[in-house]
Amino acid sequence: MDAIQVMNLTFSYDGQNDVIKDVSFSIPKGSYTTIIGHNGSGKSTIAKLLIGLLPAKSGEIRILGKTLNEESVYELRNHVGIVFQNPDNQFIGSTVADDIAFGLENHCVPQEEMQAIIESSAKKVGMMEYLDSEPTKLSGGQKQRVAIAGILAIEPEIILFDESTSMLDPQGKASINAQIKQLHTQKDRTILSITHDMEEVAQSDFVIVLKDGEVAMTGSPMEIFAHAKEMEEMKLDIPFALKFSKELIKEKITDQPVCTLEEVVKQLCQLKSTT
Ligand SMILES: Nc1ncnc2c1ncn2[C@@H]1O[C@H](COP(=O)(O)OP(=O)(O)OP(=O)(O)O)[C@@H](O)[C@H]1O
Repeated sequence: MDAIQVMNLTFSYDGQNDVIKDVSFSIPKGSYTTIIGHNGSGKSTIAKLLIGLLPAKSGEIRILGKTLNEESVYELRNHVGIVFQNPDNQFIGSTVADDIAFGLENHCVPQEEMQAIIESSAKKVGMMEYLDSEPTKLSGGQKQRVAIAGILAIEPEIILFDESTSMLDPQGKASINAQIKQLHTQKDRTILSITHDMEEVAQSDFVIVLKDGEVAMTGSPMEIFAHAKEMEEMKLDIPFALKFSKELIKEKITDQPVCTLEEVVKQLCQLKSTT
């Protein structure tokens, strides 16, 4: 079954100019999909449509097979967790621990299990020593970490990340991406991540490229990155590992392009063992 189905979705903020234009895509359950696109291509608008924060002008969204509408929206939100780029409006608790606890209470997690879950999710995002801090007094990156901890604690079936690691330093980003990947592989959660981070895109199963409110391309990361000209026209980069891999091919060291560092290392290790 598909976790998310978007069919001929159109949306306009002012009732006249469509910023999402007849968009259709399906996201299989348990997959890790990334959405990329230039600034203003409609990525965040799609995220808001998917959780019913904005009403579609036409078209249909199905979450876990159920049509998203005014009646189903609250029930469906129990299955979908979202972390926004700017989590300021998402905090409810007066401390980091309270905030994570609030999500757990909403999901009816027994009181006696809460403390352990709060601590383990805060630890995963490197925020253990901030459990008693006020979320509003944290830095942008720390706020993003707390918002992600809230999601890691609940582990909803579908998780939407809207540029939710954009304020993290490179190491923080890599470590959170590893946590997200783990949630996907070990817990079989469906991940949909809006991102500018091409290293993250390389790690995903499937990529949707938006251009001016339309789906410009879909495919595996390698299929998308193969469209170098279109990517450049949309001002989208390719991952460092793929650039490196292309240099290795130019130097006739390897012959297959790959887009993650792990794959480059694997190729080089295989070469070493055969020489
Ligand atoms: N609240 C709003 N009111 C009116 N227009 C809006 C609003 N929010 C976004 N837009 C417009 O809708 C279009 C899509 O914006 P959106 O924020 O979805 O793009 P995005 O791909 O997420 O961009 P970015 O990468 O810069 O975050 C843009 O043309 C933007 O100007």
